[in-house]
Amino acid sequence: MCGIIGVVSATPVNQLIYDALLLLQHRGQDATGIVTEQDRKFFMHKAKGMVRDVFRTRNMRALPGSTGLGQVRYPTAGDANSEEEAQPFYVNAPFGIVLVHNGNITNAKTLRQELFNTDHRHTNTTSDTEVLLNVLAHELERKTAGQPLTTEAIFAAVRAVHRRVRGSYAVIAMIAGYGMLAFRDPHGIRPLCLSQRHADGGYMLASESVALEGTGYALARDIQPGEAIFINQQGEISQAQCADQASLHPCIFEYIYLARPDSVLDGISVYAARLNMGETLAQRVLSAVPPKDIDVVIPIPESSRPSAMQLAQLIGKPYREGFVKNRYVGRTFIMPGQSVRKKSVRQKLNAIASEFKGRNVLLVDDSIVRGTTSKEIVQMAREAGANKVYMASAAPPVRYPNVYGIDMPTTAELVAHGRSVEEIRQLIGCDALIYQDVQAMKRAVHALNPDLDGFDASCFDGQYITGDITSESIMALNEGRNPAQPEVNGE
Ligand SMILES: N[C@@H]1O[C@H](COP(=O)(O)O)[C@@H](O)[C@H]1O
Ligand SMILES: N[C@@H](CCC(=O)O)C(=O)O
Ligand SMILES: O=P(O)(O)OP(=O)(O)O
Ligand SMILES: [Mg+2]
Repeated sequence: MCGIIGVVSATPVNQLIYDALLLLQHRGQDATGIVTEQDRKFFMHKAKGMVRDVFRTRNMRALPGSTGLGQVRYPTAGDANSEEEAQPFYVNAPFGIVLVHNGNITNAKTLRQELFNTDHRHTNTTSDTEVLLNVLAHELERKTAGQPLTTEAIFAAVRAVHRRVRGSYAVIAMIAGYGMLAFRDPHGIRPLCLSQRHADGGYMLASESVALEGTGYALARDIQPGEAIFINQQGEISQAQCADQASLHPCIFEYIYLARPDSVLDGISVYAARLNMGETLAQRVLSAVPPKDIDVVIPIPESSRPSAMQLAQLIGKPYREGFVKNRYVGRTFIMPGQSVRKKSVRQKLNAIASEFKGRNVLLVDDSIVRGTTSKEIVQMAREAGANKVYMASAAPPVRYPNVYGIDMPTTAELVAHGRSVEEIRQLIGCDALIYQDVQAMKRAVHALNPDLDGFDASCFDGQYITGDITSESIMALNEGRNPAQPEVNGE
């Protein structure tokens, strides 16, 4: 999962892209980059680190031009430590193309071989994004065949990309001297939205609506699954459906955890989705623990707050802030490597002892994945003097690896894999453990936009929406990952 931005404007875009990236920082903390274009020349700065650290004044000054792209990276393929694999990626032919990508290409290994053997293209990293860019470049080359670029040729190239590439991809690219291209995979797994035309005639594309709103742009619509948009340098926009078969199945984990609650993705408010999940979770809590045995409901900040709040109201118990989050520590789940994630939970959260002392507390988190957070916070609640510690998760047990851009690639690391809820409860050390139900979760979110065809909820139900995922392909995807996987759960 990453955050991506694209802007076509009439005025310089460097500061605007920086501001938009800051609003997407929660989608990726490992690396960031911006590329701008002026007079057919690209200017790029990318490095490992957060937005505020990577772009100094001198770097910003070196990003002229009124069109540009930006990315914040949460690595899900290749080498998380490599500066080279930070985005944007660049190829010099045809025309010169730069590209940013959110998602995960599941047939990258096969495509890399095809690129070398048949297309005679060289890739120099283990990044799946570099593979995707080279497939696009190759198809653009074929569709133009030495002629000037037309919108029809661009859409034909995207059509060919959809036929060759598997997995999840929300993409924004710039073609030097021509304009900006954006497209979304045929299932719309990762989000991408388009702004209304700005007063200066420009447009912004972004992973989440919060990036538009926060920079003075208004949300127009989501890019449809399989659809491509091209905005030329005059600000004229064209669009086409480029997938043979498209269906809208966004990743449900966006609503559970990944996206900001103030974003609206595919017509669904993330905040409203979290409230609804809290509502259905409340019913499960009531059937598992008698209400008289619960004194307070305490969220695990940040992402669980709306669900916990709604749950507390429905079971008629006070909602209290028992853990304070250190605002200077980033999101722990998207940090690379288990040891840093484990250490960061204690750095990030501290208990207010008076909220726990002698009470029966119901802790609510948005999800339990490796069990890193819940194990620590149950212990912290006990250390703070809690009487009984119950734990509820607004998402169902995560039992299957994710291959579409959430970094949980192996079953071995998932606390719920191969364990019953009772076994997980013992491992986490709480007095009762209540999980959301898979169908109830889907219904709760779907109710907010019945036009959706469904969700990719593969990490909960093992149904991979692209239909081509096997245990062998999952193993192949993990080859060459750095930090190396698997990391064993519950330890
Ligand atoms: N997904 C996010 O990371 C935590 C659960 O993961 P884990 O600590 O069980 O791996 C939760 O706090 C949630 O916000
Ligand atoms: N797979 C790409 C994009 C990350 C993502 O969006 O999941 C990378 O690792 O850089
Ligand atoms: O819940 P959050 O958003 O605070 O993130 P994390 O749990 O990954 O620290
Ligand atoms: Mg959390």
